This record gives sequence, C-alpha cells and structure tokens, in this order.
Amino acid sequence: MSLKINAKNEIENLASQILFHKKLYYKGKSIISDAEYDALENRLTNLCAEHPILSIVGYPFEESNNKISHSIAMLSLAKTYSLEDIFDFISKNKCIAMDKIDGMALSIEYDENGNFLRASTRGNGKFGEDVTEHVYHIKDINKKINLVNNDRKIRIEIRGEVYFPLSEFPKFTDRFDSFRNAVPGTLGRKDVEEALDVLRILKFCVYDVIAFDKNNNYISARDFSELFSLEPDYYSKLKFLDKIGFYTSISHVQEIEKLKDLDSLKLFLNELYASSRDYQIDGIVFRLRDEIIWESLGNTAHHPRGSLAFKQAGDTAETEIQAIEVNVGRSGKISFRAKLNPVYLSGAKISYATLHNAEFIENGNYAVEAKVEIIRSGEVIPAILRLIEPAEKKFKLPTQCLCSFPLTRKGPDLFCLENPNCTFKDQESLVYYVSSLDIMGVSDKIVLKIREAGLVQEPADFYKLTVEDLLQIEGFAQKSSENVIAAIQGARKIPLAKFLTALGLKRGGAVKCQEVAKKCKTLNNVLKLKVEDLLIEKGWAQKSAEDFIDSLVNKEKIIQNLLEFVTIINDNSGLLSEEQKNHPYFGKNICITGALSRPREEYKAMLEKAGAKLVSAVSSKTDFLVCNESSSSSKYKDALKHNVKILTEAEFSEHL
Ligand SMILES: NC(=O)c1ccc[n+]([C@@H]2O[C@H](COP(=O)([O-])OP(=O)(O)OC[C@H]3O[C@@H](n4cnc5c(N)ncnc54)[C@H](O)[C@@H]3O)[C@@H](O)[C@H]2O)c1
Ligand SMILES: [Zn+2]
Repeated sequence: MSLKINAKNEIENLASQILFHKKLYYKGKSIISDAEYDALENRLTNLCAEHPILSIVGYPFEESNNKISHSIAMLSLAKTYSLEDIFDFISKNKCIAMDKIDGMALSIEYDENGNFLRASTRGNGKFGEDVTEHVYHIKDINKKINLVNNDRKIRIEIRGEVYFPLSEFPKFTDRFDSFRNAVPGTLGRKDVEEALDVLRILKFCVYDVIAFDKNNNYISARDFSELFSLEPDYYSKLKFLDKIGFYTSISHVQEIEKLKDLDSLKLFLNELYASSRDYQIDGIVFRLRDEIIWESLGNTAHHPRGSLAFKQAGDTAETEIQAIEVNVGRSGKISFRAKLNPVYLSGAKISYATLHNAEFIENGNYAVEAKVEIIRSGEVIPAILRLIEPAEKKFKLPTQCLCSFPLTRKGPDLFCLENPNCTFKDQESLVYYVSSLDIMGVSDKIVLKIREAGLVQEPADFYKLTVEDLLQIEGFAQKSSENVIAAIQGARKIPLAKFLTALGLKRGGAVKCQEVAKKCKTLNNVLKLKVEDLLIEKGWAQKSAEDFIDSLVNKEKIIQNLLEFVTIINDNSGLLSEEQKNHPYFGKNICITGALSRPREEYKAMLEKAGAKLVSAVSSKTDFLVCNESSSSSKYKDALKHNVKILTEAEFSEHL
C-alpha cells in the first residue's frame, strides 16, 4: 500500500517537474541539461507510460489571440540515446540521416500562386502563435515560390527550423544568454520593429513540405510525387525543395547505405557530429526514405512513427568535490557551487559545477570529498548528475550569510533577509563597478552572467577571472571569453575619481567623487578623510558626509583587495565634465530605431557617457532620431511630424 502511495507521489512529482522545465525550456530559459530533462521523462515512462504529460507536444506561448490552427498537427520526434535502437531502426527500413537543428519549428504557408501567406510556431502542436509579421523580415524565408506545373492550384506549407547562425552570435551576447533563447526571444517579441536586426540574420532550414488541393484536402505522398514528377522518396523531396529555393541542409543529409554493425554506425555518427555547420544541433534525425511507407505508418499523439532522433548524452566525468562555495544572489538567495578536482569535459576544463540550492545538497548528500558524476551538454553550466560515493562527513549548511547575519530557510532555499545592508547581495554594485569603469565590450549583461555563475563576489574577483572560467558559462565562446578577459585586464589603471565612483559609495555619485578626488589628489588622502573635512566643502550636509565616510569605511576591505590588481592614477578630474559639456549630444534626447550595425546597448552606453538621454518614443522634445532608412514606422512618421532631425547611423556615430 505505502509503496503504491510512494510511486503515486513520485509520478506526481515527476509530472510537475517535467511541466516546470518544459515551460522554462520553450521560453529559452532552461536551467537543466537535456540529458537531465530526458532522465525525468524516462523515469516517468517507466512508472506510468500512459501519463498524459508525456504526450504533450511543446508548450504554448502565453495566452494570446493570435493563434493559428495547424491543419496537420506539428508533432515532436521520438528520441533515443541508444545506438542499438538506431541500428534496429535503420536495419528494418531504408533511411536517411539529417541534422536535428536546435532552433524553433515554423510552419510557412503559401497560397495557390506561391505567395507567402502566413507563418506560425509549433505551439502545442495543434495551435501555434502567428508570427507572420516577424517572418516578413526573415530574409532567408522566401516570400514567393515558383511551383512549375501547378495546374491543380495546390497550396503548400513548408515546415522547418528557424535558427540563429552561430557565427553571428558573438555580436549579440549582451542581448541573449544563449542561442536557444535568441530565437524564441525574438519571435516572441510583440514589437517587431525592435527585433529587426535579429530577424534579418535568422536562417531557416526546411525539412518538410505538405500540400493541399483547391478544396483544402491533404495531398498524399503518392499524389504529391506524381504531381511534381518525383520519386516518392524523402531525398527527392528535399532536392525538390532545394530547387524551388529553400535551404534544406541537404549537404548534411546522408543516405545510409551499408552499416554492418554498431561500430560502423558509431563511426558514421561521429563523422556527422564532427562536420562543421553554422548552427547548433541537438541530435541526428533518422527518417524512412520511402515517403509512402512513412506516411502509412502515421503518428502517435506525440510523434510520427517513421522518424527517430538520436540524441547524444552530454559528456560526463567523475571527480571529487574539493569545496562547497556559497554565493549570495540578488534578493539574498543563497546558491551553492562545488569546486571540483578539475577534469576535462567536451574540450573544456571544468573546475566548478552548480549545486543549485540547500535542498539539492541535502537530498543528494553532497559534501566536501564526495565523489560525483558531472555532466556538460553544451547548454548549461556543468551540473552534478549524481553522487558516486558519499563523503565521510556530511556537509553542514551555513546558518549565517557571508555578512554574518543569520540565514532564513524558505522551501528549498536559504536567504539572507535580516541584513538590509548586506553588501554580498548587492549584485548591482558589481555591475556598477564594471559599467562605471567603461570597460569596452563588457556589458552589464555579461557582468550579471559572470556574477550569476558564481565567479565573482567582489570587484577584485574580476581581475582573477580566466578564459577557462568564462568558457564554463553558457554563451561564452573562446573568442568572446578572450575579449572579455583582455578588456578587464586592459583596464587596470584607473583615475581616482572614476575609481571612487565605481565603488558605488553612498552619496558618492560621479560629480561628488570628482570633487573629492580634486580635493584629495590621492586615494590615501581620500581614505584619511573625516566628516568635518567634507563639511567645509560646498554641497555636503552632515548626513551626506556621514553616509559617504561610513560607506568608504565599510568598503575598506573591498578597496584593499582591489589595490592588489589596479593602479590608481592621481587626480586629473574636472577634465571629464568639460569634455562632456562640449559634446554635441550633451543634454540631448535621442531616439534610435530599426536595425543598426552595432548592438543598441553599445550606443546606449556611449550616449550616456556623452551626457545624452536615450528616449524610446519621438516627440517634440526629441532632438534626434537615428535611423538607417526611411520607413513607415511610427517613430519615423513622428520625427517628420515634429521636425526632429533624422540622422543615419553613420552621421550619428561620427560624434561618438
Ligand atoms: N533542458 C530542459 O529543461 C528541457 C525541457 C523540455 C524539453 N527539453 C528537450 O527538448 C526536446 C523535446 O522537445 P521538442 O518536443 O520540442 O522537440 P524534439 O526534440 O522532440 O524535436 C522535434 C522538433 O525537432 C525539430 N527538428 C529539427 N530538425 C528536424 C528534422 N530534420 N526533422 C524533423 N524535426 C526537426 C523540429 O522543430 C521539431 O518540432 C528534448 O530533446 C528535451 O531534452 C529540454
Ligand atoms: Zn548577507
């Protein structure tokens, strides 16, 4: 009896976890690897194969009115991690193998004259989100196709994967955390105009076509091939799509001839995985070549029976936990990470893995000296998969925050709630430190990511970062990591006023810090300042002077640690504000619209530095609209209406 209850609890627990992770995943925000997720689904399949949650396809976007109904359901794929399953599948049927592109499925419909009609996402398989507006701007998707011999006036629907080309990603790391969230993030945007620069570079790879006759009846595989004089064979269908102007990744589509045994299959797959492509794949799809048999096999509620995807488990390795480090997040939430005996996984040296929260540590019995298996599957920060051998001593969860105040337990997490001034949870101050120093190419978003990965606790930690550290964070490639490290290391000489501003001292805005720097000349003198010394200066009241000195004292340790890495240049303030005041954009309201060659965030930072204000709409108070081309956008029209000067990007950047 109790066993049954336990199993029931586990089933419910698994189902709710699966739903939870699905929701995050389809928003492009997954927090566990696919292998971890698939393990949950597998466990549920073993306990209760008919559980309804297992046949849910996708996860719909938030409620909206713009749903498009799919006349033929857009399904998922059957998946396996086992080579034997694949060998079995291809031994029974003549198959082809092709990339399973890690993007987002789209349905593109054309009318009987070959004109682009509308586009939708997969959604829950039956209804998708209308993304017609977005697709107008995706250059890679044809807006007109030419079907020769289309006497029967058939209508076709193309299905494929829209993806973010890898080579373009480095330009967008400050906007997106990963390839995965770049596509849903862009197609999910209500304001298409804001997403133009991304839409223009998205690529589309087609893997299927469906046809309908004048009366909207589905045209069978046999009729389709007769209609266009093709062999009823998937490969011929792809060639046909290629011919009418779609990209089909056909160069990566492999006909499978003779694979005698598992070893030759392994070799075959290794070669496929090793070939170079400008997109990420999350598997290889095996599909029956014969279109008529494929169609006759039909579908389950979840997937077509004639296709099977092979997924490669993320690489795993065994190692030992050397230490468990605590990190205070925004809102005071405590997260934990394991410092590991370094091991190499998928080409990267791994020294840390996330331990998530207090509950994860308790349930998994993780502790210093425990032997664990870790996994890295490309998408997420390395995670601990399981405990191999427990440690002798159990790990004692901390009772105090790094700020010495007691921690509060709430569900699975510990929080620092009792100290409103906890500097450790003061995430913003780290971002502030870097952004005040204007380290080129290191955006707030990058700092936050580094912070969230638990790699920095205080400003001095930035200077200890290595390329290898960054490579462990999702979205950081070799080149971008090298650039970030080079930028940080290149910014070690800091003028005094800037340094004081970057510390984020209470009442210590840029102007006040400039005055203090001018007065004191050296950091040593600043550290000796007393409240009375400030009170004799203009603009300091008792309270503000006290706050400033207090927070300077509080940050003394942080300052000392920084001095191990940075050199402070004695005062030369005053210069900056003169320079600012003379800048042509000083005090101006500037609006930017449409696609530009550089990320908007970069311009924003430059404008702020020049003392300009970036505004989101055009009104009579706006001084400039920056825009590369005339358009029908409301901002452009407003600019004409209010006589706002319109600058091209080139004109605009001349002064930056
Ligand atoms: N990490 C997580 O938290 C998490 C959560 C949920 C799901 N997932 C992962 O998502 C996957 C299940 O999601 P799914 O059902 O959306 O997709 P799927 O993996 O079942 O694959 C179906 C999709 O593959 C795409 N595709 C790419 N190339 C294709 C080709 N050549 N032929 C046919 N289809 C092709 C299509 O978009 C299609 O809709 C699993 O791999 C699972 O691990 C992960
Ligand atoms: Zn604290």
